Amino acid sequence: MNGTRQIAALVVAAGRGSRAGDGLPKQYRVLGGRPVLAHVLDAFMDHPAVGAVCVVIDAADEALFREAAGDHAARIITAHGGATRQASVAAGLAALGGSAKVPGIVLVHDGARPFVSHPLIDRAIGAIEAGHAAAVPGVAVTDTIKLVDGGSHVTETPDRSALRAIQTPQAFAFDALVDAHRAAAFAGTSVTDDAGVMEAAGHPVLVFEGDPGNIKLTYPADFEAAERRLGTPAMPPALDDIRIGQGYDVHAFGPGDHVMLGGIRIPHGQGVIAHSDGDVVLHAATDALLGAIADGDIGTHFPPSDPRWRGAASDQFLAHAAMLITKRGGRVAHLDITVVCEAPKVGPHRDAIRARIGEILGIGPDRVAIKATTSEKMGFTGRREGLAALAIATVRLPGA
Ligand SMILES: Nc1ccn([C@@H]2O[C@H](COP(=O)(O)OP(=O)(O)OP(=O)(O)O)[C@@H](O)[C@H]2O)c(=O)n1
Ligand SMILES: C[C@](O)(CO)[C@H](O)COP(=O)(O)O
Repeated sequence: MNGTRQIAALVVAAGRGSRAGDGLPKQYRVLGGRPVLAHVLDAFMDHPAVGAVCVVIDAADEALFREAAGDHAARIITAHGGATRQASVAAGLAALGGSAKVPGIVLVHDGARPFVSHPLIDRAIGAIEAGHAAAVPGVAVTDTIKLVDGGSHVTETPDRSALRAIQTPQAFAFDALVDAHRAAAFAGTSVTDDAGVMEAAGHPVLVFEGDPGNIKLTYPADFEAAERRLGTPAMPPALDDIRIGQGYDVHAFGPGDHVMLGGIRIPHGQGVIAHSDGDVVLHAATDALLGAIADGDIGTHFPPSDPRWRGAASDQFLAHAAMLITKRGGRVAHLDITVVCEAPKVGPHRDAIRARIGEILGIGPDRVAIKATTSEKMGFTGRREGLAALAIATVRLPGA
């Protein structure tokens, strides 16, 4: 490959993975000891012809994304996704279009396809460099495909030899795809892949040889198959090593107009004095998780002396601790948190905090308890000098 056009990868990872069952959105679940998205990012970040990578994420998943991207994060352009895959791709195209070096070629890839390989990426790029405006990988189908009507009666049996199951990465001339997406949005055209967007705009789409191993993780069984492929033992060990961890954090009030509690911004007449965003709930919860796996404390992993954590959103600290547990094959069973302060009132925000912590950890809010108390006007919390939080975590690890 000796083209001169900048090549960008656009990875869509803003979906909720509802068909994959409970837990974190599928692109952040652990596969072979690492988040699914980390496998995808390695493939594109390590490819010598790919000059830029844009990942489209859900606004609520910033912490999970940073955890999955690891050292790659600083070199990745991010955008926030929309309600559909198509809207998420459009958001990524807008981000790439506004970047310092607008690409000539874009490879759109699902964040849920972790087995994308360099030969497949080479074929995608090669097709566009050969002069096509749109090229997508396809594999022959092995089942007979039928068209059915609303009553599930067969209306047609297409010739199987002409059918292809289409995968990603789908490769396009950047400007042509941007225009086609704009036209589709204007016309209200809704399709399930970007080839469809180009087809609607009248572009021919080339199908090149896909890779049967390049599966899209969609259902729980896909994860089991993917783990088997990576050699993970079929029967996971029982999670019967039950650990309890505790955490405590305190911050003094200072100038400001809100406090962060459990990832929720709560209006208040004061802020807190802190290196990060000073979220005592998330800090105590993070320490409780780290305590349960006896892996240091929040300061060990995120030293206050490191300028990267100045003003940082604390959800990434909790996501990191949760990932350490997941990497050990474990699971957070429960978090019980108590906030101590005279004000602000925590009760009205309890459910939002439980939901947000559940979202960060990939567990239901029924596994997160938030309690609050004053200290009866005694001590530093009673004098309204600051606020504190205590957390107890129950963690299940694989038995020895
Ligand atoms: N609004 C959306 C919907 C999907 N995607 C991404 O598009 C890819 C393919 O979509 P799909 O497998 O359908 O993912 P989900 O929408 O997350 O799954 P589900 O339909 O089961 O909820 C995934 O990487 C997903 O994260 C996206 O970026 N934005
Ligand atoms: C883009 C795609 O992966 C090609 O097969 C597919 O169309 C995505 O569909 P989904 O329902 O959004 O997973």
